[in-house]
Amino acid sequence: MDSSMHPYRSVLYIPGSKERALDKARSLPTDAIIFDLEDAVAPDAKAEARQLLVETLRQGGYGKRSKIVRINALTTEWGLEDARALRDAGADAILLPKVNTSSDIDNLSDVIGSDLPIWTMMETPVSAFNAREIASHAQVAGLVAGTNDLTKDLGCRTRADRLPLMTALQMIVMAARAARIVVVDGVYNRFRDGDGLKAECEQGRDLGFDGKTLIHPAQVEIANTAFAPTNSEIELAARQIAAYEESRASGQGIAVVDGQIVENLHVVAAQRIQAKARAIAEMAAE
Ligand SMILES: CC(C)(COP(=O)(O)OP(=O)(O)OC[C@H]1O[C@@H](n2cnc3c(N)ncnc32)[C@H](O)[C@@H]1OP(=O)(O)O)[C@@H](O)C(=O)NCCC(=O)NCCSC(=O)C[C@H](O)C(=O)O
Ligand SMILES: [Mg+2]
Repeated sequence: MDSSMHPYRSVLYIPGSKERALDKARSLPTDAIIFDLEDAVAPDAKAEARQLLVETLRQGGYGKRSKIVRINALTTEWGLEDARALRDAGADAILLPKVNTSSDIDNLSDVIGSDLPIWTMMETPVSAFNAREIASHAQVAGLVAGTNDLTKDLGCRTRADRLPLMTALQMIVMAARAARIVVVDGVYNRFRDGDGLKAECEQGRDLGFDGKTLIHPAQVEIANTAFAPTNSEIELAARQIAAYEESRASGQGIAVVDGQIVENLHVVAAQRIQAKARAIAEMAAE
C-alpha cells in the first residue's frame, strides 16, 4: 500500500507490553501503529508482550490505522518466536529491525511466507549502503529510518539540524522513491517539545519522507499537520491541472500559473497532492 492510497503522516510506536497504551491507540488519530516487541520491551517482558500483542491484534478495534508489528531481529533469542507468533495475527506488515542486507529479509520471508508485507528499519551504516537493494526486494513495502541506532553506530553528535545523519536519510528516501514504497522518518526523542518536533517534521517533509515515527500521543497531531498537503498546495494543484488541460486542448504543452510554468511533470506532482489529500480525507471519515 503506498502513501497515495493510505497516509503515513503519523506512525506511532506502542510498546507491546503496555496494555493501557495498546488500548488508547484505538482512539488516537494516527495513520499507522508500530506495535513494538523490540527496543520498547524489556528482555524479561518479551514473551508476555508477544502473547499480549497476538491477543490484542485478534481483538482488533484499530479501524483504518495500518498495523505494523516490529519483531526482534532473527539473530536474537526472541526473533524467530516473534515471527512465528505474529505472522497470522492480523498485522498489515512485519517490521524487521537491524536489517543490513536483503538476505535478512529472505530469512524472515522463509518464516512468515511471501504474502505478508515486510517493512525494514534502516538504522545501521551497512543498511544505508544497501538501501537500494533492500528497498527493491519484492516483499519490502516500507522503510523506517532508525535515527537513534544510526546516531549510536555513527558515533555522531545529536544536532538539531541532523547534519551528521543527512547522507543516510537521503539515501533511505532515494531508495524508497526508486522502489516506489513508503518511507518514514525517525523519532524525535524530546516528546514534550512540540516546537522541536514541528521543526524536525518540516525538515523530514522537505527531504521527501511520507511521515514520521512517533513515541507519544502528543506528537500525532503535529506530524499529521506537517505531512499533509496544505490548503494552498491543494488549491494550487487544482489550478495547475486545470490550466494544463486548457493548454493541451489548445495544442500547447506548457501552461503558466502564478508566473510559473506547468509541464506534464508538474501535473503528476499536482495529482499526487490530490491523491494524498483524498487518502487523508478517507482516513478521517471513520
Ligand atoms: C515515552 C513514554 C515512556 C512516556 O510515557 P508516560 O510517562 O506514561 O506518558 P504520559 O503519562 O504522558 O502518557 C499519557 C497517556 O498516553 C498513553 N501513551 C503514552 N505513550 C503512548 C504510546 N506510545 N502509544 C499510545 N499511548 C501512549 C499513556 O498510556 C497515557 O494514557 P492514559 O493513562 O490512558 O491517559 C511513553 O510514551 C512510551 O513508552 N513511548 C513509546 C516508546 C517506544 O516505543 N520506544 C521504542 C521506539 S523508538 C525506537 O526504537 C527508535 C528506533 O529503533 C531508532 O533506532 O531510532
Ligand atoms: Mg533502533
